[in-house]
Amino acid sequence: MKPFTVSLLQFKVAFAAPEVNFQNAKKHISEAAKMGTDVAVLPEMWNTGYALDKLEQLADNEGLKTKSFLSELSIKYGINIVGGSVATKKKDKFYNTSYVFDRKGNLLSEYDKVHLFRLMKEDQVITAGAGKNNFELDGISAAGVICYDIRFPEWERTLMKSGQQLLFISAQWPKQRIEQWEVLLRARAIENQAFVVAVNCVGHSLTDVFSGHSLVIDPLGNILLRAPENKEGVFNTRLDFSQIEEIRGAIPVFKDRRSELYH
Ligand SMILES: NC(=O)CCC(=O)C(=O)O
Repeated sequence: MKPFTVSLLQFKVAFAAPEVNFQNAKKHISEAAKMGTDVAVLPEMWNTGYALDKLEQLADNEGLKTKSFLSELSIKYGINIVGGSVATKKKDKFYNTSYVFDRKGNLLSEYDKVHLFRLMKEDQVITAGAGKNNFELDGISAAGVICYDIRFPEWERTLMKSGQQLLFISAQWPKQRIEQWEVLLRARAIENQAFVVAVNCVGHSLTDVFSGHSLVIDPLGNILLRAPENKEGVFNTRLDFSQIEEIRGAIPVFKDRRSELYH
């Protein structure tokens, strides 16, 4: 399999300003496409930021605007897009929703964040999802989660235990816990023997500062790319999946699991 180029779109999410954010997302997606990316990956809640008390006015109704925006850009540039997540309103409830599109603009997956982050009061406004997020990009079996979800290794294992090779994470992870971000992500890569591609935003909300520090980690836990702090940009890495088989053969954790003991 030829190397697969991932582009991390570490951009500034303007608080409660969807129009600004759609423009900025478009600019970064077009930049990634010009660099020859295979997949562009966006951060969490990139349309509104954590403007939770303004979601009635700002959330994307049924995700229609985001879906047509991402679908059009994936067709225009012929690239896959892991669309981070956006605040949506579906029926009468708000969600933190991720959409994934293939190169032809087909929606591959829609995922509502499963674990809601109380420290940012997400649980008071957003409804938790209960569905999985697995999809294939150019024949690569992948999964995606959102930010706080990475603190629940049993969830990533659930999504990764059927041979998935690539885990995407989109986040608004505050600077003050950035060491934990890195440790958690390296552990998710090692235990699942898979590549981890994690995009954090820059910017700030009313209470938090986001410094970026987006990461690409290989299946042994080595850091292939650490995006600079506080810097907007498109950061690229090429992934070589040929090493995964050997790593899983040498230490076969998926074969050695004792799932009958795990309750
Ligand atoms: N947006 C989030 O889910 C933040 C999660 C976080 O900061 C954490 O420490 O966990």
